[in-house]
Amino acid sequence: MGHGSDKLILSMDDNEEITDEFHGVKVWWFSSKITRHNISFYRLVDEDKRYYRLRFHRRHRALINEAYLLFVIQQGKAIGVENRQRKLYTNSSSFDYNELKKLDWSHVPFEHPATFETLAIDSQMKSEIVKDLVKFSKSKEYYAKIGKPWKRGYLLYGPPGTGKSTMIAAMANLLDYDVFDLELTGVKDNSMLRKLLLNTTGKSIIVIEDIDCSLDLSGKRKPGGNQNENKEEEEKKAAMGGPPGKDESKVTLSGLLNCIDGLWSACGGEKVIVFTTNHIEKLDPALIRRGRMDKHIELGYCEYEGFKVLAKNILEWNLIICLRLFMSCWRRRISALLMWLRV
Ligand SMILES: Nc1ncnc2c1ncn2[C@@H]1O[C@H](COP(=O)(O)OP(=O)(O)OP(=O)(O)O)[C@@H](O)[C@H]1O
Repeated sequence: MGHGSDKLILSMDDNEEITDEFHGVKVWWFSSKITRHNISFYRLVDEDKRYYRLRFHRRHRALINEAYLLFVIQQGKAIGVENRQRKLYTNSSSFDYNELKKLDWSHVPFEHPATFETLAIDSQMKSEIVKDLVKFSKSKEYYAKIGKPWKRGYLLYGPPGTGKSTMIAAMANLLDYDVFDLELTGVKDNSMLRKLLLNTTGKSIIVIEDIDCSLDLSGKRKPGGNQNENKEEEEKKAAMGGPPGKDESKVTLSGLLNCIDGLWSACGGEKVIVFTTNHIEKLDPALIRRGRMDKHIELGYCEYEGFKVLAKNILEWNLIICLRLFMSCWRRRISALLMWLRV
């Protein structure tokens, strides 16, 4: 079984041969290994390199080279994606003792149980979001056709505790994506931000929570003011407050915009970018304009539709307990009545 998965994984043993058929053509896969003797830390270490040999008739060479091998690679990738355990990444750095290097992202298994069924929001809004996400995940050709990177931005806003983080978990569970929770205050500068985003994988949701609190992204630009004025203001601020502290993040609004939307954003496959905020009015319009944040979703306090979902989620379980209590009460009453009758 795969780690954290309930699916069975079959593999080939050394020196085993299996037969496959593709468009009526038979091929044979043979697994083997080469053992190399390496010297590491003054010790002789045996290292096995496993490989597969593929055998087929030479008249099928074109079919195998052009179609079959591509098919095998695509199937392998699809099975890998299906069997993988999804992860929740965070940019607090960690150290990989196997590879002896510092990692930009550390991760834990993603196990949040939220789904769109359990999310207490307006049902029409819910089905719209689900439709939009599913459509996005199947639109590789569409994005290629219109010449846009395969990514979609969501802005979730509303008062605290109204389900923004829960919706992100539901999105990840719906699409079967990993989640990269980006803590902007821990990012040193724009090039570090670029590096982090380049190290994210496809099929992922990149989340910046409470973006209004992460950095003073709004203060870098004044509504109606020009860039020179803003620069002067920044310089004045720096002069008054002295140079930025050692640990202070130097990520700028333009750095963030470039990473989300610039040339770098096209690397690494399909991505959903989600910002959450309690104060949409504090955000720079450039950051949340349509096209960058394609969908703006307001999550407010629970209304009738949402309450119905919550009641269903919680009371379905409680109903069984109520029924049991009810039954046990009646059982006791009936036995008391019988005792009384006997007396
Ligand atoms: N619409 C909702 N449907 C289901 N559960 C909800 C909903 N809104 C809030 N909750 C529950 O309330 C708790 C807080 O929700 P959550 O953390 O998602 O809110 P938030 O909007 O991200 O809050 P904050 O802005 O403070 O980060 C969670 O335990 C979640 O289960």
